Amino acid sequence: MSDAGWSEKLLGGFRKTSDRLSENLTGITGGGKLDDATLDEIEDALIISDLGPSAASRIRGRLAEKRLGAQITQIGLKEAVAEEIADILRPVAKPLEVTAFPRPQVILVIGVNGSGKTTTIAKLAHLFTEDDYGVLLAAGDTFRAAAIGQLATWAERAGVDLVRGPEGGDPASIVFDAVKQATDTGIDALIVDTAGRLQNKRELMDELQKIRRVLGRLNPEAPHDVVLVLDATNGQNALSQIDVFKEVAGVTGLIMTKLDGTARGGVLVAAAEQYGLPIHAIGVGEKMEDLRAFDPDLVARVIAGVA
Ligand SMILES: Nc1nc2c(ncn2[C@@H]2O[C@H](COP(=O)(O)OP(=O)(O)OP(=O)(O)O)[C@@H](O)[C@H]2O)c(=O)[nH]1
Repeated sequence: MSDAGWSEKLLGGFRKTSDRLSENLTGITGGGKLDDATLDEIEDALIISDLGPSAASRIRGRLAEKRLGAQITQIGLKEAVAEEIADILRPVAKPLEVTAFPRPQVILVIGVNGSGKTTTIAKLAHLFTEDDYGVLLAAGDTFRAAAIGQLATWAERAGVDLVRGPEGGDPASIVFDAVKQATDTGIDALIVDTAGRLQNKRELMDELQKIRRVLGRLNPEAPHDVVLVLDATNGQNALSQIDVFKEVAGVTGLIMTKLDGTARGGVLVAAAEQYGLPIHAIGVGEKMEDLRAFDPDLVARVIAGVA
């Protein structure tokens, strides 16, 4: 997809989020002057638009610092909010890069079932193969046969190989085989699917730790990335998943999916502000091309409704 095509897709995808924040900010100009009461209203508008109390309070503080008492128009306010959102997103917008030496770079992908994990793995594989990297997938979610089947279908679509085992098989042994295959065949990036059993923290933690031990024996640097996939439609619940997965899995970065078709995209800003974890990419659709690293300035303008 061209950059222009992607911008269009972003605009379309974020439309509901954008409309929501825009609507919530509309009418707030305090008679043209940015006073305390107006700032309170802005802060409330940001909170109810899912940006979270922390980002809302930071944005309020910055606006107060720079513009308290100044004349402000409706569009000027949205522009100012976009600039503050961009400030929050810039430090965390970091594409997932293949830099591991020796290869392969091992990327564990975690997240609850239904978050878009499988689709995201395929989309990442697609992004990497477009950059001419050799990619291998590992079906480490052996808990459900359907998960293995789905990943196999996506692997085929993305044109990459998949290492898989039987339903109920040992994920660590699949990962072991996958690393060996990746090393033998000169693969650059090995992307590992994992089970999303958040309900049973102990089991999940044990399983991930076993995968880590096996990986560590083959390459002390692995896994290089532990990427948590979050579904934006879950709003603030997506944020509590970060807390839990940070504790059980040592998350190194986030990918937020389903930013299309939800009014809750402000949660991207809340995640950036509250956790400061790198946000590698965003998903705005169900197709293979619908995931990309993002331009924080563009996304901020889209969210604030001035793009
Ligand atoms: N609209 C939209 N849908 C998405 C996006 N990413 C994934 N989906 C859809 O979300 C649903 C769940 O995606 P999966 O990739 O199967 O999610 P999973 O986390 O692997 O879930 P399980 O297969 O249940 O383990 C599918 O219908 C996907 O097409 C996205 O960015 N936007």
